[in-house]
Amino acid sequence: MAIAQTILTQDLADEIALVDAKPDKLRGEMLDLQHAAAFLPRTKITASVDYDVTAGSDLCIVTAGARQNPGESRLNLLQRNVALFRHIIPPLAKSSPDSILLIVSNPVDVLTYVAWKLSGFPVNRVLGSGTNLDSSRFRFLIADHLDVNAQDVQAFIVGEHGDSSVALWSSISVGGIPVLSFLEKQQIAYEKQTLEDIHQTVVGSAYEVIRLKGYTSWAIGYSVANLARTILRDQRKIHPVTVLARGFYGVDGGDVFLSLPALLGRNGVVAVTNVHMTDEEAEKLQESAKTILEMQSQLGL
Ligand SMILES: NC(=O)C1=CN([C@@H]2O[C@H](COP(=O)(O)OP(=O)(O)OC[C@H]3O[C@@H](n4cnc5c(N)ncnc54)[C@H](O)[C@@H]3O)[C@@H](O)[C@H]2O)C=CC1
Ligand SMILES: CC(=O)C(=O)O
Repeated sequence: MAIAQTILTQDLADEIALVDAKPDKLRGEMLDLQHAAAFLPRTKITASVDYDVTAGSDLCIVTAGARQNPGESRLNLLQRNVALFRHIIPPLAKSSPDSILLIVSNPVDVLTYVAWKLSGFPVNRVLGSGTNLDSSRFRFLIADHLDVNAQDVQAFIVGEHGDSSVALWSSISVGGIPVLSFLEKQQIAYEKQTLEDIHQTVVGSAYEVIRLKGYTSWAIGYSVANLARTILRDQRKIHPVTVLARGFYGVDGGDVFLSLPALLGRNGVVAVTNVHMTDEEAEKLQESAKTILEMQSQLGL
């Protein structure tokens, strides 16, 4: 609902169709959004437990499924949410055979692979929200540390949207200035531990919010609306999102999906981009890929 409401307020769609398994909750959410019509751009809002309501969609955003209990890892949700995806993805893909599938449910990387398999869509039309959110958390923390605007911080978290994610310190820049080489040139001391602590705070972010308020919502709402804008408006912007990563940065061993900076547009994933990565960062990415592949191999898809 946070994603739907952010898309509405940002005037990104002519029509939004909501689907859920609980008809009363669904109708309640639909009416509550419709009642804001006088304050919003004109958007048709429909809802049904039947996937026919989504027919002919340009973009299908999948958020259904179990969420983490406090302290629970995302990967722990896998079996429950794969079972749901077997019911959700085939009718969704059948109703909108030309759409782009954007997966948000967790564990998002493995479920993006599952959605790709179950939909039969070409790989450019199936992606996951991945570390677009983690990278925003990362940029917020760096910006806070340096007391600058997060929009001026270019920084990527890649790999799993989860505990094995990788922070690409070597490519961070602020206002176009590479941060680490800037600090080194100015002989400003920085502790490797400070950098590690910032990454660990990113990894712990969702756990902390879930412990405090039970779930995460606003940041993922903005993160996915940001992806929807790039896709629906063909903005060809680069986002760290879950894509098929086989063959990039030494990732091999199978069809693994994880986050890499990718150029997005109206056709979905246009290209995976070539960012600078040190050998150590690439090794950590390959380790992250192994973690995801291990989970995928248990699925028999
Ligand atoms: N990738 C990311 O960064 C984020 C992912 N998530 C994930 O999104 C998922 C949903 O989280 P919340 O919205 O907080 O949970 P929620 O419990 O508020 O919503 C889940 C919805 O899925 C619906 N649902 C269950 N089975 C269904 C089915 N077969 N067909 C249609 N709808 C069905 C439920 O009725 C419920 O309304 C979780 O897996 C969570 O971990 C949440 C936040 C961020
Ligand atoms: C729940 C989740 O995956 C997040 O907020 O990062």
